[in-house]
Amino acid sequence: MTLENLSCQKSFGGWLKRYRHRSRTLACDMTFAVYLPPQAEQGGALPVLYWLSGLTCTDENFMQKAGAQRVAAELGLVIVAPDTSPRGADVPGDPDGAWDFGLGAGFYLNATEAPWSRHYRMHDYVVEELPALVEASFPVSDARGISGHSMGGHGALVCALRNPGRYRSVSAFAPITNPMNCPWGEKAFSRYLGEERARWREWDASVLIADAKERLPLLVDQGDRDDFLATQLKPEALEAAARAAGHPLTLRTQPGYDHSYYFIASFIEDHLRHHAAALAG
Ligand SMILES: N[C@@H](CCC(=O)N[C@@H](CSC=O)C(=O)NCC(=O)O)C(=O)O
Repeated sequence: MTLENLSCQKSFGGWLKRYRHRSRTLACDMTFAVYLPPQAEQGGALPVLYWLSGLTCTDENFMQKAGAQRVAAELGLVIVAPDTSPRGADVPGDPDGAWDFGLGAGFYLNATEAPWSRHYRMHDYVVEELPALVEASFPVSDARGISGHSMGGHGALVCALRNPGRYRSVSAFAPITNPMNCPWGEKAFSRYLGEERARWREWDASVLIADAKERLPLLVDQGDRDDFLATQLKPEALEAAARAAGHPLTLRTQPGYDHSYYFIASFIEDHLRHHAAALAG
């Protein structure tokens, strides 16, 4: 596996780097960002937090806007941010050029329907191929946490719920909680997975939680001034599903906050400390 370094910036004593590589899973070139705290130069293997961004994002949004590097440097936490979909000239996007499907909107699932199924396999990329690459290339351990925002917050929940033992910690900011029952999810799932709604259930966090094989505690922050709250995100669906399943959920409603990275930047420190504590064990 060859990694091509695209950029390198010193940040809080560590290094923010971007890489391109050929993805077998996605059948295209992919770019990801990694923050290596200062402890990465001292030997030893560090825990890793995988961050999944939301609709329209690339690997760059989180690293540029969340302000995570200072605390990650203090905690000795590596952060890896992949892109949000496959990319490239032969990767199909939304036929209408919309921003909520296709490029930048891979929904962290494995598509089953043509033409999407050839490239749109972000679940396997994020859960398997990327960690294998990261663990072979950087001084990291197999202590993995996962977090994300909106589409990526849901992706983090689903990656953890579908893969018991793979992650030691999980959290989300303003996640889509029940994509089977919101416009973003219905549009994406009907195309990526086909019209048969029964097949959508294996990619919906509020459904998966009922039969989860592992009860990893969920930390979720949600702003109450989020424009997408009532129509797309519906935290009450996750809350009800967690309660019914007896799954530990800390759902914090943050007054006055919207859906933006200003919200994420306000609470990222709490999430990083939550992950670092779990990953240290
Ligand atoms: N059309 C708008 C809205 C897109 C948007 O709000 N994207 C969010 C994620 S939404 C759910 O997955 C986002 O993170 N945007 C990037 C950012 O840096 O804020 C648009 O194109 O901005």
